Amino acid sequence: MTKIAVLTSGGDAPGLNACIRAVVRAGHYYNLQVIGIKRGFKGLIEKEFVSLKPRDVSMIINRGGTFLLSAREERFHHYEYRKVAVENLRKEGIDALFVIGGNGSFQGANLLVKEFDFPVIGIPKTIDNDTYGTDYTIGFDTAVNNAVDAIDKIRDTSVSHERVFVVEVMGRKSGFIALAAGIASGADVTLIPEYPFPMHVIVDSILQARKRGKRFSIVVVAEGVASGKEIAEILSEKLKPYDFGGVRYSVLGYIQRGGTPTVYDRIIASRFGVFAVEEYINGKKNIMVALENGKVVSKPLEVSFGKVKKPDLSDFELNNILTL
Ligand SMILES: Nc1ncnc2c1ncn2[C@@H]1O[C@H](COP(=O)(O)OP(=O)(O)O)[C@@H](O)[C@H]1O
Ligand SMILES: O=P(O)(O)OC[C@H]1O[C@](O)(COP(=O)(O)O)[C@@H](O)[C@@H]1O
Ligand SMILES: [Mg+2]
Repeated sequence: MTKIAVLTSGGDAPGLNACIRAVVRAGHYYNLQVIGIKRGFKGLIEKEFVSLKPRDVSMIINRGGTFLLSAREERFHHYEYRKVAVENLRKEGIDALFVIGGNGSFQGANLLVKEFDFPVIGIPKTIDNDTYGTDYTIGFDTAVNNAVDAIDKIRDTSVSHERVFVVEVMGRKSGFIALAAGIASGADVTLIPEYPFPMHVIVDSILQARKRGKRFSIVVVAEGVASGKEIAEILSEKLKPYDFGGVRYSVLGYIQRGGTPTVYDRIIASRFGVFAVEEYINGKKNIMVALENGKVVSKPLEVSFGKVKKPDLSDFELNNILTL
């Protein structure tokens, strides 16, 4: 009987459980044995393998996090540990490894193909949505919804005290969350690492808005640009001459990454998981599944490397129009 293994790697993202469930159930539907690997590549090195049957993934579609646990594992950067990982997979009789991960995990997985000819299938997840080659990664929709929920609440204080609020959202290298949250929450200014602009432009936007009669301002900043604290301090200094209600900041942090996955994330995670298994059944390997123009497709895993996925510039401009 063919045996597949599944793991989650890198930062957790809402919808991972729904995806594991889909891989396990589709695997059994197509008469495959399914093994779960705990703690991502760490569990691969330490052989933390568990058998997964359809009933083992009951009651998890609605849960955030990953019941298989996740990790960032430094040792996987070294050949000797990747060798141990593949030996463990082969000893267990595993025929293919399904990696639910981001761009980093895909690079690690691809080395198993290159160095040991071990078949892998990548399923893209990350709240950052920055994996090249797919329009969408599991977890992004929930993260943006979480951020917007929080900004809606912050706006109450911002309006009541006529204050400037800086809200720091996640995205170490990427502005997808910031941009989407900025549009959906009506932020005055959105700062993202992909399209930087100088501080005086931000100050100007706030001043112009006040001139137009707007008495509060929300600035959304991706953590990859600067911390909310830093931006708030600079704004505080620059806006001193004006009679504003002060500048405050909030760091949304990990609340963005947790909690119940949205319907969209559950459905995409389910589609990705089932499609990944079906592609494998049909003889494909060393691929990633991806969303492209609303359709789930597969492409070579390597497509995701070496290129940076950038937010649409038109979305960035849209935000400027909407702040009028
Ligand atoms: N270039 C690489 N070579 C080997 N393993 C890697 C590489 N990049 C990442 N990994 C492995 O994948 C794990 C997750 O990567 P990371 O970039 O943190 O998350 P994500 O997959 O979500 O982007 C790392 O902790 C490491 O074990
Ligand atoms: O969990 P950590 O190590 O603090 O990582 C924080 C980073 O992880 C993320 O939440 C998501 O990263 P990945 O999904 O690529 O692993 C980033 O937005 C954030 O910068
Ligand atoms: Mg990443």
